[in-house]
Amino acid sequence: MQLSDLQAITHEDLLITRLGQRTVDTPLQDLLGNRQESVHYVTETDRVLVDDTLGIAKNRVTHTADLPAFNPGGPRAKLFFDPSEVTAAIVTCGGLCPGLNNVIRALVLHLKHAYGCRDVLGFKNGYQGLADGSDPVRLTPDLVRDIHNRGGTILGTSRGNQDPATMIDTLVRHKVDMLFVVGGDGTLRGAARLAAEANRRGLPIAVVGVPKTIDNDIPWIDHSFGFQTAYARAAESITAAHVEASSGVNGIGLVKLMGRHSGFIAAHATLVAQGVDFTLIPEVPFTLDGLLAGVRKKLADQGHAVVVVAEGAGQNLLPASTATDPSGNRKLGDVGAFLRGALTDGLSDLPFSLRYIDPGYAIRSVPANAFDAVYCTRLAQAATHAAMAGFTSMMVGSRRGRFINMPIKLATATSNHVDPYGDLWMAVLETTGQPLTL
Ligand SMILES: Nc1ncnc2c1ncn2[C@@H]1O[C@H](COP(=O)(O)OP(=O)(O)O)[C@@H](O)[C@H]1O
Ligand SMILES: O=P(O)(O)OC[C@H]1O[C@](O)(COP(=O)(O)O)[C@@H](O)[C@@H]1O
Ligand SMILES: [Mg+2]
Repeated sequence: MQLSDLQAITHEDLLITRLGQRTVDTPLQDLLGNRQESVHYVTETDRVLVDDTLGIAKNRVTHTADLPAFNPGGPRAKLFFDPSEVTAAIVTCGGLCPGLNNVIRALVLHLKHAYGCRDVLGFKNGYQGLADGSDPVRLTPDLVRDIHNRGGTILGTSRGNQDPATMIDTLVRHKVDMLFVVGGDGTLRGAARLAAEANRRGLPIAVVGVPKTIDNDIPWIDHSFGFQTAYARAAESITAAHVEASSGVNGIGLVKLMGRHSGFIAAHATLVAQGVDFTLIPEVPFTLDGLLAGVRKKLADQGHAVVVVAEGAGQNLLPASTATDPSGNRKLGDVGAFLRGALTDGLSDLPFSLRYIDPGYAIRSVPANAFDAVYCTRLAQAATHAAMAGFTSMMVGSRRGRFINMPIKLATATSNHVDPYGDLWMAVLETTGQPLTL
């Protein structure tokens, strides 16, 4: 997120689409009755400020009459839907991510137990299950009881475009009132098209997103769910590489981590594991000569070197490709294999041993850790509250620790990247000791 993104935001960007008037009393009245405004809770009429520094906020006041702010997440006293008549549905899309089953479980339990919804359906295999005529599964509290301890998604997932009109036909056929889409940037773009198609037909179907991705590339929110679990697992591979490298003669540990266009996993895993000498991310270009000289110096100074590379880093050094995956995401060149070859060739005058570790899918197929488990539950509850209120084409998330409702349009307008001039990258540079540019 750049300052220019913040400055470009308008009040219009922050407005949540509503299906209609809210006239139904919430069944959560007992829970809500005694709540008082505090630093932990704002009522639905309050707003969560976009900015968090006085300088930026003041600057904005000179330009606008009001401070731009997000619609706060949380339960509403009056609902658009009558929960006892609601059929809800869930779909999980895109790459796997720790916590998918936690979100499914929390959605089902919250919808059924807190709100007393009639039915919760699960469409199988991502958007494909909304388009291929297959029957959804009926999700009951019994069915989802133990799923939060497992990685993956019990609903299955997929990549690949589907026709929004066909998917809306499916929702209509199954009398779905609200659809929870659990996915990343691509999924959210698909969700916006679904909401637009429902709106075009005058159908009161709420489409609410829950931000999933290990890459943490969804903007405006503190982080997506699953990200922390993924980088914790990635750090274990770095530690292994460090042990191997520091136990060999001129040992080099090379670790490739996921992260297509955003280097958050590599940056955070570096800070967790420590002992990394060079962290390479998509946002910060490097040269092969710079890296080779750096590794050579580390071997001379300390007898080993550890390099962590995000999969999207150094793509300019690899043959260009226009190939895409079924969702339209560009297929990347294998920077890990490239660096393994380049280090082996470039240091051939030295005795050294190179150990290459690519944990690959292992970092995203694990169950959610404690932190993500809490976040998944709270996101699912926030999503349920939002859908019941009749909000649509929106995503839930936490921003500076507060839950917010955000238009999908805003969530997909930009991407979250490691800021090469920001605190996180500075912390990485301070930890690795690598030069500003390689
Ligand atoms: N621009 C888009 N419009 C509509 N659907 C999209 C768009 N981009 C991706 N999708 C669909 O969303 C689903 C997940 O997208 P993908 O990019 O694979 O994962 P993620 O949601 O994790 O980014 C796929 O079924 C894909 O076809
Ligand atoms: O091989 P797959 O399953 O297509 O996914 C690989 C990609 O999925 C990710 O793990 C996450 O991407 P999404 O959040 O877009 O699904 C990337 O880090 C990685 O490049
Ligand atoms: Mg994506």
